[in-house]
Amino acid sequence: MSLFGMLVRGSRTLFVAALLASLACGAAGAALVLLINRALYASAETLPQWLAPFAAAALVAMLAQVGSRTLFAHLGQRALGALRQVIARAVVAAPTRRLETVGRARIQSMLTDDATNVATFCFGLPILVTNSVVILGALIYLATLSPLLLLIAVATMVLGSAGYHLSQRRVLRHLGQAGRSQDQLFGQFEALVGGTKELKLNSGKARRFLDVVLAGAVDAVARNRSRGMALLAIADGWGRFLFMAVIGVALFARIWVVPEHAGVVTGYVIAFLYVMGPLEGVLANIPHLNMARVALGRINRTLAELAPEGDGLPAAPVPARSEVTLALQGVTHGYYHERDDEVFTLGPIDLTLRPGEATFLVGGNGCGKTTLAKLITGLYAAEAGTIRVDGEALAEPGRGAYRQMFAAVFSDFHLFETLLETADGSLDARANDWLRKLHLDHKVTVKDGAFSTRDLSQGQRKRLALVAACLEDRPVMVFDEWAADQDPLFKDVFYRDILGDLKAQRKTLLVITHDDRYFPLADQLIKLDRGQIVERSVADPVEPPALRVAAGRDLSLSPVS
Ligand SMILES: Nc1ncnc2c1ncn2[C@@H]1O[C@H](COP(=O)(O)OP(=O)(O)OP(=O)(O)O)[C@@H](O)[C@H]1O
Repeated sequence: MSLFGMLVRGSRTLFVAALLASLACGAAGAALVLLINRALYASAETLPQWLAPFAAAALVAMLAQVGSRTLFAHLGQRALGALRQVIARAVVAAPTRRLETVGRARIQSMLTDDATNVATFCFGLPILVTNSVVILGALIYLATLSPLLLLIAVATMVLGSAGYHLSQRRVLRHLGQAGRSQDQLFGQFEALVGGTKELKLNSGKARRFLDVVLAGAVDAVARNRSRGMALLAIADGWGRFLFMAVIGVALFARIWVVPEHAGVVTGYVIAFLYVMGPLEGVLANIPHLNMARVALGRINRTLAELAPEGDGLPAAPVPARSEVTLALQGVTHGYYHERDDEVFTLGPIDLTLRPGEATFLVGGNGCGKTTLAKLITGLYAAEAGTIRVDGEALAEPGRGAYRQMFAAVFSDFHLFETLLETADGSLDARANDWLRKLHLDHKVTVKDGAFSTRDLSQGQRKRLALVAACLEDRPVMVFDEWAADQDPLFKDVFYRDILGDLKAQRKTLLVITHDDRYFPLADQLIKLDRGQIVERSVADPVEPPALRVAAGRDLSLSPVS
């Protein structure tokens, strides 16, 4: 993706119109330089003939400027919107593991600061184009006045831009560093918003966070940006100094170089002074151009890191299955922990999940339950082994479609404002039915697919997430410690009624839980320890609630009252 491509994307005609308007504005500006000079030296009789061209050029300059700025502002907004869409789609299509590695802060900073920097450049583009044309026009005019003076002017501009080029690499390095610091700053913003309660309860902690952690992150961004800007300011000052030097040469050339052409020198100085404004416009926009280049470079690199390998969203809707048997054979997944140079390995796992059955996945913190759930749901790719769907081995490129078989409530679930389901006329009724089952009908209603409120307790919000998952009506459902923050009464409703209902609907259920009181309700109980299945029990087919040990040691089960 290039800056130019971002602007032109989907609106070539508009871009050409904006460019033409900028060129017209620049040409009218250059014509004004010529006309002012002609009018200045015109005799009283010839002066009126310059009035109409002057007025016309001024009018064209004004109209073209309004047109080009409006069109480029529109293009800039469109480019910003398109860029954010591209990033959002890449995020949704990216493999979960890559998203976790890239981190939320970098994605946030890409969607906000980086995207805005790219758009800011779009607003500055008409100024760059228009002013460049004015400068070019003025140079042509200077050539007609005196080729020697033009040569001096061009040599000055080359020297001036050499200053920019020399500082460019260091400027880009500082701006790139500022971008990386900005990712860390966004991480601290998240901590600030998410940790307000902890900070309010401990003023010492709040001060250290504000004065050391946050201030450090703010400083790092400011320091790098300031260094970049200071280098640009030096290059800018150098350019301006050379500009004045040229005017000085022209003024004093009257004495040495072209003593007999005082009028030429005056015209030259006036043209040069007129060009000063456009030149400042160009110089002022160069930092934006640099920041946009750095921002777009960061966006491109992050998108490349996120790029899916045939694992994106399925293009077409995936045909629904009513019931599914999943079998994992020798499936593994590892996390490399750089700091300790250690790998946490889950598996190899052999496991079968059947329709109408609830498999409880249990074990201590950090033993790999959520990782296994992410593998089963296709959020993580298996590094080894096979997953079979109704006996058929899953091919890696089919993982996007495979994931569509699942509805899940993870422990770090997100509750969207609306259900995001296709409205079929019965959606609200079905949703309100579930709200009744989950004892939430007195608090929340669903109208036009949207919850009336999400301002609820954590346990109640989790119930809403369960409503959303059940409405998806997928053949496999995963609950990651769903009942952990439910009251004892509702735990009972969940394990007995809701799971019972879903089993009766022939759903394949995976329930991650620490509620040992309800273990005997499982049809299959799997215990993990350090990434390995250490115990496995299955329900007695004659007396379903009781579990018998299928492998390994017996699980300590408390009776269900
Ligand atoms: N995003 C991650 N990056 C690196 N390592 C991770 C990541 N998530 C988990 N791990 C590692 O994998 C191990 C298993 O984590 P997992 O979340 O699967 O455990 P869990 O059994 O679900 O724990 P809990 O009961 O606390 O939710 C952890 O001990 C940790 O070392």
